[in-house]
Amino acid sequence: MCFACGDEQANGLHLRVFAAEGVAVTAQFEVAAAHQGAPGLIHGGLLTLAFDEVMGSLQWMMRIPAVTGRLETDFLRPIPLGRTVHFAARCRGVHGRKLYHCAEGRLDGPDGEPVARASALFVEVRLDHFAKHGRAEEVQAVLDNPGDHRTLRAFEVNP
Ligand SMILES: CCCCCCCC(=O)SCCNC(=O)CCNC(=O)[C@H](O)C(C)(C)COP(=O)(O)OP(=O)(O)OC[C@H]1O[C@@H](n2cnc3c(N)ncnc32)[C@H](O)[C@@H]1OP(=O)(O)O
Repeated sequence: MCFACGDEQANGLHLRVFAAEGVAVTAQFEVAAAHQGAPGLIHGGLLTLAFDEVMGSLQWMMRIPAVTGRLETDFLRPIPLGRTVHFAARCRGVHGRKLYHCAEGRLDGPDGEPVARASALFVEVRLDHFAKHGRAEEVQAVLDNPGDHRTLRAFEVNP
């Protein structure tokens, strides 16, 4: 039940991620009232969360389990509630266990005004990273129904 992409999260971001050309994805995020920071504006931390999720999705395409080691966001323009942020993210390169990603967000359309940029270092981990560090009941739920999790993370191509 991921806060960024899970349907069951009432106030979550409900992000949908799509495969793009090359090692790249796109996604959209409708900024709801629950995502407010300053009056009428998105909370910057939630925008960073969206970048984390979108760039993190690249690992499913690359089939490399990885976690966020470092994430930097440039907030270029204020983003009002009720608008949609369109994201595009891609892998810039891989060095050993380190995956270097970058992303940008544009307002109301893929060619809209650029409102934010981010770059991140993800670090490849063994799958037992999640089993070892996660709370037992959630880990067990995934182990009991691995197919559900895989389906959730499948990409829609040319929807
Ligand atoms: C679809 C799914 C979407 C998911 C999106 C959300 C993803 C997330 O938010 S994951 C949750 C947040 N992240 C975490 O919890 C990670 C917590 N941190 C860790 O577990 C560890 O620090 C971990 C795994 C990143 C690295 O630890 P470890 O495996 O011991 O590797 P370590 O040897 O320290 O580092 C490996 C390399 O990465 C580099 N590195 C690690 N962290 C950083 C960092 N913060 N900045 C720069 N470089 C770093 C190291 O310098 C090293 O480089 P080199 O190979 O050149 O020596």
